[in-house]
Amino acid sequence: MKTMSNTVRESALYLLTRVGEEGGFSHVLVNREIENGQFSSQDAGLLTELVYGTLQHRDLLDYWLEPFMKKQKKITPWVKWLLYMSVYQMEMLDRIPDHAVLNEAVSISKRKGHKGTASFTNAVLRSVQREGVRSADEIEDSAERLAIRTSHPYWLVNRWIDQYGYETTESMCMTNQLRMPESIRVQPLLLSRAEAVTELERDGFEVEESRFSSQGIIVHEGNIIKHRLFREGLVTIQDQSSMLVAELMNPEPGQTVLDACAAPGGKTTHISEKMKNEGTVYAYDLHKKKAGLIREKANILRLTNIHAENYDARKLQDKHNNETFDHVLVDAPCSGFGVIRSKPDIKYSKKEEDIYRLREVQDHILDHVVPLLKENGLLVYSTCTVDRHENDEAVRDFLKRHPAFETEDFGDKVPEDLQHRVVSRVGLQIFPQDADSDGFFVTLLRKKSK
Ligand SMILES: C[S@@+](CC[C@H](N)C(=O)[O-])C[C@H]1O[C@@H](n2cnc3c(N)ncnc32)[C@H](O)[C@@H]1O
Repeated sequence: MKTMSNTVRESALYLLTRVGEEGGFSHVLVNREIENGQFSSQDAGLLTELVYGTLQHRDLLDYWLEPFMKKQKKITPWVKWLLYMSVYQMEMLDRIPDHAVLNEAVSISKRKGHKGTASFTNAVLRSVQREGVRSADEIEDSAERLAIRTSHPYWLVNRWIDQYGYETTESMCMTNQLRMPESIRVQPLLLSRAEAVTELERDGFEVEESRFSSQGIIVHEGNIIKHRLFREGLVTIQDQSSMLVAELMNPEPGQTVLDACAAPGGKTTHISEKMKNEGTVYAYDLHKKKAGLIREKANILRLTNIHAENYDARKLQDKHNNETFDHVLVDAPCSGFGVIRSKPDIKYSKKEEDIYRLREVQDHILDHVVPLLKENGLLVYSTCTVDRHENDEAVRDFLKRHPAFETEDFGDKVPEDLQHRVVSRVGLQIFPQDADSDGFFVTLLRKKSK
């Protein structure tokens, strides 16, 4: 008989196989499945836990399972993911008894495969239950041990150790395995942060004011998507570190601002709010569909000073005259290693060569928007990654190519406990372990007057 928990596990297995084998985005697919699946909030919680947890620990689960699967020459992808998901529950979740995990895995195997699949699943999981899993402590090489323990690619762990040292890397990898509380931004033209906090607390939410932005709130407990404040466009979901961008740019009402890589519009709308919905924010993104997302977000938040369009940031000189903008934001396409906590699939999909390919795009975009900025204007460069090549090195090289620019000192404008993360005046590198936020890089480049 098919039970509800079977349905949740089958959905989780379907999503894991899709993300793991075909490269889908976990956060998009999980949200869509929950919206379409009519799950209770408890089942939605289990589905999220199973997908994110299994993905986050994929390499460790594989290391644990390897001795038990040695004899099997070829394993069908969904069977492999079913075993990962089952061992994840047996070894890492306390609340589900092993026999329940085992029974459900065997019944899914029977339904999706055949008798042989079911007996293979049964045999592997019973052996895991009987013998226990091996410890990653046996791995001699410290980088490899850290990579397996925290399921990060070996090359990435080595790269981070070279760039930031072992301790910072270890702390980053461990933090990437932990769930992060969501943060939201209040639309200040419609509601004050104090009012939002009062209403959320009244409705049983556990919240905390963000140190990154006077509009930010951290949601420790409670589902914001179902709350009136979110549904009525009075708050929007945004990572705290991303809120620093508009805070540091600090645009004024009536100014003209360019957001060159803007979708889905998190920072565009924050900039517009800072400008009190006066003046214009020109928001571009390469993809037409994505430009639509910016308009959607602006509508939801009732912001009307945003002009969103699909356009290649490397061609914006065809569209705008030189020295048009008071401020320019390049929130560049990047490798995204700062957001592994909320998007674990990034660990497995991005390759080292992507970093170099993306850096070329970042340089092109930066070089191209430079003439569009007015004298004394600010160019804000940010990425949601942790990598020197895309961050501080990119800024150093930019300054060499563009002597008309200098970095602006903004150390005193970031939370006190993060000030030591300013990389020798080149920019601020936030690591995921620093605050309840994504890893992020931001810098301010001032165009000097001639
Ligand atoms: C980090 S995301 C931007 C996030 C956005 N600023 C926000 O806060 O919501 C980078 C964006 O750059 C876009 N992009 C990539 N190459 C581009 C290009 N050549 N011109 C314009 N946009 C580009 C991507 O489609 C992606 O949406």
